[in-house]
Parts: sequence; structure tokens; C-alpha cells
Amino acid sequence: MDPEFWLMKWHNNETGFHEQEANPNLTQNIHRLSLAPGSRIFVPLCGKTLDIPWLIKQGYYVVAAELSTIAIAQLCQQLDIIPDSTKIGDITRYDGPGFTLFGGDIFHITPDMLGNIDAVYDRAALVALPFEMRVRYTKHLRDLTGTAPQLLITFDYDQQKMDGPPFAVIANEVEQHYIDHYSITLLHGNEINLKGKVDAQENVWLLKAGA
Ligand SMILES: C[S@@+](CC[C@H](N)C(=O)[O-])C[C@H]1O[C@@H](n2cnc3c(N)ncnc32)[C@H](O)[C@@H]1O
Repeated sequence: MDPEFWLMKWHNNETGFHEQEANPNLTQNIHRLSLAPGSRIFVPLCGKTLDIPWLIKQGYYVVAAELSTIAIAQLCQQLDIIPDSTKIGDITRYDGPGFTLFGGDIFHITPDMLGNIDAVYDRAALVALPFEMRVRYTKHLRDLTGTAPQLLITFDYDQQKMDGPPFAVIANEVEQHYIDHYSITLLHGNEINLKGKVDAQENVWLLKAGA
């Protein structure tokens, strides 16, 4: 699942993962992160999610990462802003009121670029990646954000019945990536149907520092 795959998805407007309102798993569970006003929340692989305007409206500062310039342009249009942009190597940093977005490959973003992060919100990011990339991504996310608490949404379904993305990420795998660094709590398991093709359980996890 190289960058080209996602750039083509945006180019062809195949963005079925995009939701028309802020995700209820975020809005109903944000308090679990115990964040002070103004806290910096990292939203990796953000697309043009409406979770970002929602978080900004709640008084948080959003730090995000996204590959596609089409997604970034559409996100800024939704926010009704023209951000300042700065080139840092092959990453473009976009700054607007209440947010900083790093445009480019998340694996090229460094902890210094990102700055301090108080929490991570991962919706459709981990599950967007095949297994080998998930191993690399979760390690990189920890390098970027230390043990900042995290809200993570995954899908558990029979991978034989449908190809990802989104990929099935079962409880054992969440533990495999994160148990050495976090205590892991399952907050909810919602029965859903994915893409009209397969029944799945959507799991909402809270990761907090301390294994
Ligand atoms: C399934 S979408 C999810 C978008 C968003 N989280 C949401 O909930 O709508 C995955 C996004 O990750 C972006 N992406 C994929 N690989 C990436 C990478 N290596 N670095 C940065 N963004 C990436 C894609 O362009 C796409 O917008």
C-alpha cells in the first residue's frame, strides 16, 4: 500500500471512508483522554476528516498528517481558511487557526517537527495499512508521540471475506503493537457492516501510559 495507492484514491474521488460528521466514537469518548483546554492532539493520516473542525471547536489544538494535497485542499476549504505553508524537505507544513498539518509521508515526519503531543486520535489510520506497514507505523507513532494517551478505532472481521483497506486488526494485534508501552482498555464494541460487504465489530480502544 504505497503512497501512490492513496494519491490515486483522492485523485479518483474514491473517499468512501470520509464521514459527513464528526465520528461519534470521538465525540463520546474524548473526555476519556483527560485533556486540558488547548491540548495538542495528533490526528495521523487525517484525510479531510470533520473530526478536525470538531476538535478545534472544542478548544483543542490539532496537529495532523496527510499525504494527499487534494485532501489537504478540501480540508482547508471546509475550514474556510488559506493556511500559511512552509517547506521542510519533502514535507509541507500548513499552519492555520487552531491547527498545524504536515503534508507528506508520515514516515518522513520527525518528533522535532511535530513538537509536543498530548494525545493521539487514530481513526482509519492504523486500519488503512497492511500488516508490515502497521508494525512500522505503530513504532513511528510511538517515536513521534511518546506515550501520549490514544483513542484508537479498529475493525475486527474475517479478512478472508474482504480485502482491506480497512484491514482487520484484532485485539491480539492491538496488544502486539502497544502492550509494552500502554495499558489498553476496550471502551466499546459496535456491531457494524463494512462497505455493505461484511459484518464487523468496530472496537474503540483507550491507550494510556504504563504497561
Ligand atoms: C482511510 S483514510 C482515513 C482518513 C481519515 N482518518 C478519516 O477518518 O477520514 C487514510 C488516509 O491516510 C492517508 N495516508 C496514507 N498513507 C499515508 C502516509 N504514509 N502518510 C500520510 N498520510 C497517508 C491517505 O491519503 C488517506 O487520506
